[in-house]
Amino acid sequence: MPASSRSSSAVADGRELPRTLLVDNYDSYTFNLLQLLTQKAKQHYGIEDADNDFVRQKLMVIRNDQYPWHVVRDRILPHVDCIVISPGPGSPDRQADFGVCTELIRNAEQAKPVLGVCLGHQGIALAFGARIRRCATPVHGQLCPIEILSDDTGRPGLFDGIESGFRAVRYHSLTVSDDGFPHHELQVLARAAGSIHAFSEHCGRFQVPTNEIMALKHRDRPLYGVQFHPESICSEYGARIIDNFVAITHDYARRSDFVAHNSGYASRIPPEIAAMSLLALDDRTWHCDPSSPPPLSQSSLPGGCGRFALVAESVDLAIPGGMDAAELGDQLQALLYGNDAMPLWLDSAKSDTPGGAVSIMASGCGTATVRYQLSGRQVSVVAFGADDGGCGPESIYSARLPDRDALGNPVSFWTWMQDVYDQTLISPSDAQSLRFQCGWIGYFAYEMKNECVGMATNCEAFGSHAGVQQEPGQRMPDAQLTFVDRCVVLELGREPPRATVLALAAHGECRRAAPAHSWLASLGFGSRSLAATWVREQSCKIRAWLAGPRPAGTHVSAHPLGESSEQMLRLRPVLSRDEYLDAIGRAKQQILQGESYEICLTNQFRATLSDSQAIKTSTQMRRHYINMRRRNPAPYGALLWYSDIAAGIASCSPERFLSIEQCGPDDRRVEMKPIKGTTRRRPRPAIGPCSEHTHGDHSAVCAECLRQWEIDDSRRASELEMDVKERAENLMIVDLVRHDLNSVSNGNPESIPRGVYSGAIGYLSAHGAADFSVVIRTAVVDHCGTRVSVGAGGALTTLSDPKAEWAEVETKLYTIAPSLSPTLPV
Ligand SMILES: C=C(O[C@@H]1C=C(C(=O)O)C=C[C@H]1O)C(=O)O
Ligand SMILES: NC(=O)CC[C@H](N)C(=O)O
Repeated sequence: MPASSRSSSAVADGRELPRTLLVDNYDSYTFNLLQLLTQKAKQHYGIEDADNDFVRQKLMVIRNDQYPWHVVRDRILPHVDCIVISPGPGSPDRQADFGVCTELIRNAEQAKPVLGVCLGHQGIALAFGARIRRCATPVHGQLCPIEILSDDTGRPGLFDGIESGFRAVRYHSLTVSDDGFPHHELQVLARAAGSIHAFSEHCGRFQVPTNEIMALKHRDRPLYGVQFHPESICSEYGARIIDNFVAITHDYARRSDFVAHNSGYASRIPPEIAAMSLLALDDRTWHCDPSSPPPLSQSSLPGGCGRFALVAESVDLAIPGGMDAAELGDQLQALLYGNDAMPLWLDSAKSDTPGGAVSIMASGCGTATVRYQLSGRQVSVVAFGADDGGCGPESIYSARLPDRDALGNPVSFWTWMQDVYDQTLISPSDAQSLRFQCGWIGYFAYEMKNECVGMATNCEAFGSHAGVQQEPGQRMPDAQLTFVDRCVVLELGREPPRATVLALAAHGECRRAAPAHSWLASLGFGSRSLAATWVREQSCKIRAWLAGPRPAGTHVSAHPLGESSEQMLRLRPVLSRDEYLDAIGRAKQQILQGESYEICLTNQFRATLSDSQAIKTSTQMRRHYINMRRRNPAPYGALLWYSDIAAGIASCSPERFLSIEQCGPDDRRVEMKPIKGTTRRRPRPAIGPCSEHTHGDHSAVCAECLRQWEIDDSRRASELEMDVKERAENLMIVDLVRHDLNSVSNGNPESIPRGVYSGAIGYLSAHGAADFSVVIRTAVVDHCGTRVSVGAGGALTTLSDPKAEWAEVETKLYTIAPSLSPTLPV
């Protein structure tokens, strides 16, 4: 039965789910609470699949400052039955942190059941005279037993059916004080038990007992607070607590004359009110202007018929003896693009990549690259000539993005690019079973997050004084995406490995030019036969190479970045060790004040290259990349070179940012796979004789050395796995990613301007899939080939030991620039 046809008193008799207002205090976990509430709704009505319309009739989400209090009170509150107040940064006594939540709690006339989580819980306590103080030991991402105190009222309670001692995750620096607690108005329902981990620079890690207030309720009004996070992935009984809150709401509705007083009471939120919810915004139009009404969507996904059609041919590759899969990728890329002026290579140099290693080889020559500069909102499209014609650039489009489109919708680079991307989709009937099928290859710099959530670039936080800002003009664009209309995709995970040559031809029936982006009409192969010819030529080249004699070994000599004598790159930290340690101190201070759960602090290491050292060509850049890749083969390798600005990226990232897989016409799988916790590994023993174990074979690894190395390696792995700080960091990032996937991705919670480092590199395939890595372990060349920058950093919590954090930065740097930290112990 649709929710709308239920009887108006259904809430009171328990058959109907209450309509819930979730107030977001700008927290990283709010959408995990929404997920709990949505799951409850789906279970209740037996709805399996996401039904957004249904959810929007039952749940609405607003930001704490989205509407003035009188609007919330007069327009929204009459249409909801209960309120959930989210966690959040800061303190509930600050209007800027808590917004309308204070009034929502105090509002006695229109009293509705309230569940406050963490900041929300603290806000309830504060409203009735309790004091909020700093915790003696802040707790972020630790599981803690919760002791339930008796609450025997004979009516539904928040912890009904839950055993005392259940374990829940805590993320807080502030707490409700026992000193001066207003026992006449509020009742403590639960306390922390056991002990938690702490860190001090004098004592290192240690454990302290904990017994802070973990839950409370108002004695007369239906106001409940929990200090822990029921929505965390590791909390027990999260769903049960929500069930109990629903039962409390039903009970309240039954006992009060609430239903009678709400004439016209209906079981769903009316559409005009639901339109005020954040859920009414979709990801195309997600923006950060809380005062304006939700914009209209103008989705323009093409129906079935794409502008381009795909032509493809596959070649099975027998791996030549003595060559591993990664080397095969290197050689094939050298064969096809080794002398290319603008190589674009997304390279799985490690065959255990989730989903099977795939290398994508393409060029920016003979096609167009979209560039975006955040400052000035400038989009430009540059077309490059074919490689043999010198690959000369020509500007074919340039515009400042308007703030709004003709319909009044906000315009961002994302909405602009979405329109362009939609016009390059291929017909589903053309799609192959390949992860990349032509499309767009490039990167988004870290600051592109400002383009989605409207955050100001936070240059001040931790170290702009030390020169973190960059000079305009010379630096890399904030985003570059090259339209790849021809490429070779190498699937290394297959047996035998397979290379597929792909090209986009103009689609016969759908040739009309799109008015907004007529420049797209000039791209791709004009006809299927031209595309087919190119595909054939490339396949023949690969077959001939397989059949013919190949040069032994690889074709480039080793000059590891920063290590070679000819190419002595003196990378210098932007923040010195002492400055970085200070910045760690300031970051930890922010966490102690309740402003953040976890901060990913980063530093940059830079070298200015003299004219003779400058990296001016793709060949030079390729050499650096190959050396990095040899030292540190990674699932997400990348080599991108932009010849006209002599700028490029060499990346050996181990970390997936986000992938979208097309599983069926309406079935897409989204994955984020963050890494937290990094440790140094000893190098794997090399092939050859070993003096220690009288192993003299030149063609094998010493078995004893290998055995010892394996033991050492798994010891390091399990130490990392069991470490309480690393586990907390992981838990936090998992909860954060769940929140992001439940809403829209809002970037990671880090805060220094970083450029390409910490951004994302990857592809948007023409069949609707995407895969992006997190840009770490990466060298960026800009300033016309005269500057190299490498970023490195790590996640910080209150358990972080500053010196260990600096060592972690050195470890990360060492993987790509070994000369910097030659004294590091192995
Ligand atoms: C910031 C970096 O890494 C981030 C932090 C990590 C950590 O704390 O272990 C691991 C991977 C990254 O998401 C970096 O490597 O520079
Ligand atoms: N998770 C939260 O809501 C945290 C609340 C508050 N900022 C604190 O640190 O205690």
